[in-house]
Amino acid sequence: MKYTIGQLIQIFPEEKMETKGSSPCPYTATVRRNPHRKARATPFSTAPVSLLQPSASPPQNIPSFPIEEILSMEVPEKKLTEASSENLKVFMRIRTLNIQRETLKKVSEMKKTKNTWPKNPKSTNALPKKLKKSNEVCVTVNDAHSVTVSPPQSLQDGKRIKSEVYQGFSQVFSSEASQREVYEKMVSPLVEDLLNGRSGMLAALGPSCSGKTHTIFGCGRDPGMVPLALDRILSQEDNKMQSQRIFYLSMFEISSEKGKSEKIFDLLKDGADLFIHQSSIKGMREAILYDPLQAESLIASGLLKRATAMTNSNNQSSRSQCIINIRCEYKEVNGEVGDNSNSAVLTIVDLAGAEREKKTGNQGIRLLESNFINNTSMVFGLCLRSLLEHQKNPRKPMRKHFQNSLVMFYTYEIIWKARNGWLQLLTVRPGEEDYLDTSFLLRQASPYTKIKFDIIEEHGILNHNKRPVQRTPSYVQLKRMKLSKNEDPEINQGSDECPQLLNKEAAAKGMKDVSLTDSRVQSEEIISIEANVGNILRVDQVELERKERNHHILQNFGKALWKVLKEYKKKLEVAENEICTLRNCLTSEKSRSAELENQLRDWQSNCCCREGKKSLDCEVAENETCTPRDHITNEKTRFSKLEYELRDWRSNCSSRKGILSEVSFREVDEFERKDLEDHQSNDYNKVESSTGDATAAEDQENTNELNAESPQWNVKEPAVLSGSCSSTDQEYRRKEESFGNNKFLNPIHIQ
Ligand SMILES: Nc1ncnc2c1ncn2[C@@H]1O[C@H](COP(=O)(O)OP(=O)(O)OP(=O)(O)O)[C@@H](O)[C@H]1O
Repeated sequence: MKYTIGQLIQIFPEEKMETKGSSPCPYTATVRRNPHRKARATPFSTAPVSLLQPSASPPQNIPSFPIEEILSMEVPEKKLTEASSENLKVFMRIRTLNIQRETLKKVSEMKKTKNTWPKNPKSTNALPKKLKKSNEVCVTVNDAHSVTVSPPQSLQDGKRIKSEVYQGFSQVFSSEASQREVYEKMVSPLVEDLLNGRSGMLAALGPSCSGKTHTIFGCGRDPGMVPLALDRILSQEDNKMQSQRIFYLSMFEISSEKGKSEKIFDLLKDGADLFIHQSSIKGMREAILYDPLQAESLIASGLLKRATAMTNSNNQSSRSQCIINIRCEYKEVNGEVGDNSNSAVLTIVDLAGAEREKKTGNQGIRLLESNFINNTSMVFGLCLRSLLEHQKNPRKPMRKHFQNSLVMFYTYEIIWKARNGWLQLLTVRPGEEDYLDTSFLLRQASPYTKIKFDIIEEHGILNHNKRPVQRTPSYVQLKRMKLSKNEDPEINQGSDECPQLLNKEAAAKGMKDVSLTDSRVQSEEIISIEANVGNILRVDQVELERKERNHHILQNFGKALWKVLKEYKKKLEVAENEICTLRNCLTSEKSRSAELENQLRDWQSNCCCREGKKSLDCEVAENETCTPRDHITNEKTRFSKLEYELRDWRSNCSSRKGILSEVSFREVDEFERKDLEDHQSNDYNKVESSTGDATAAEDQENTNELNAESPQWNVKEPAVLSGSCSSTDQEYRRKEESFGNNKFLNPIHIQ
């Protein structure tokens, strides 16, 4: 099947656009051999639009959602984490072994010489033997934060007990550590906190005769934590600061009453029984502190009143829990002392040491005391354990153990007040015979290092809010305070008696005489206040609630943000998956298009090969089996060849154009005819052959071109003109037509 250019252009109109310079043929009939086809999509665009949409922007250019960056932003969370990482600080002090020996020796000597109580022949006889035997220590310091407790040889042989390592202590003080060193590392930060308006608490726990009282109070030559703290607090006070704040001291003990109940005894001044009402101590007195010496004398007098007794393990064993409060209060602008809202308290608790009946040899009332002491130690341990358990599982009750002992009931509020300023001191005896006590204490207390304040605090306050303790409103308490100041006649009497009493007591103990000036003596007064502690705690509670609220708001905000980020992350993952799918699609489409291109190239090369061998007409005939696209390609090639020939012919004829533009075509015909006559040539075919078909075709083309360039020229249909033409003209036209047919162009005649 043969196709003319016009036919092919009609069949593939989109291809027609590519054949630039070829004018449409308005005079040929449009024969649509095949139904109109849509333009075939280019290989790259064959993929569905929806799929190809994202490929508009390369996937690698899509910036990833900065989730890491957002999550790494630590605005309030970092602060919370830092605060929550604050653990209970547990210190450990090992007392000197030699002192222990000396103490035990002293006790045994005293019992031999004096008719001292208790008389327990078994235990007294046993002591000297043990003293001779034991030279080993059961506790060795590994580093500043850990110790190893090794069982004595006798226990190792029989029971297969192994050494235990306890670590995580804030600081381990060896038996060589001095009081000053302990103070600097342990109590000094608390004192500085107090001076800066923050509360704190130190509690000493350990078996009897392990050095708790010694560490807390010390002795005249070797002052302990309390005297050193008071010295720091009061000696550093310059005049300016003194005029701004006042320090108060309160000291009381909690002991057993015939082994049945607990009683609170005020150790300041004349001493009086106190009682706890709604977590506040009624009738407790506070002494205003002026200088270290006066403070020391107050402490000394308080210690003299403290319940102590001689046991087989300690010649002056504490029989009560002693609590000391050093309170700092800021004065108001007008010089008056304000309420307790701006006061800070440093609480120091010296617990009585747990005892073993075997060692102490206690009997009767001492045994009852011993039971009370051991019970308090046990409750103390249980309270700390409950904090730990509550921290792990908030459903577990926290407060119940705190109600089993008065000292713990009192310290419960102080714990929340002191919060991060709560230090726990463990004192141990290093002797071989003390292995069981030491091991028991460390096993019980070493988990305390994991207690975190903020977690407990949060839950503690929440629980507290569920069942709020009924308290007296602060303004009522203030009123009571004022009334008690003015009305209590005991205060004034007491203030007069106090220095004499102190001097007497100090003289009796061989301590340094307290030389107080008269003015100081007069001004020294011990103020009775009601519900003092409760009032302080209430104000702190409000502040805590406010902080807790802020904390919750921030926490909720953080949670919401976290949720949003999670959602975004999910969306991002979905989008990334989609991108991956699209990438795969794109790759497959590219490979497919490459295949198609290769195929096309193969076809084209096949066609070109054939084209070289055969003529154009034959090629069309032979390529019937080819696709219409191949036909177009072939036709394009042919057409370009023809165009090239035409361009050559035009360039040859360009010189003639000037002449032809001036004269009419009829004149040209006549001129040619005359020329023919002059050469007496009748055979037109001969003339044509001599001049060549090409010349005639060139002339014709030239004429056509001129005609196209000059639209005013008349162009008529050959059918209309055929009648009026001469025979020579007709022949000439026939030649032109034959030339036109050769070129696949429609004949155009010029009149
Ligand atoms: N580190 C030490 N340096 C010098 N002496 C010490 C040390 N530790 C304790 N002592 C002495 O040991 C004796 C007993 O100490 P202390 O009374 O402090 O023990 P305790 O743990 O308070 O006992 P308890 O619980 O029975 O009251 C005291 O005479 C004390 O002076």
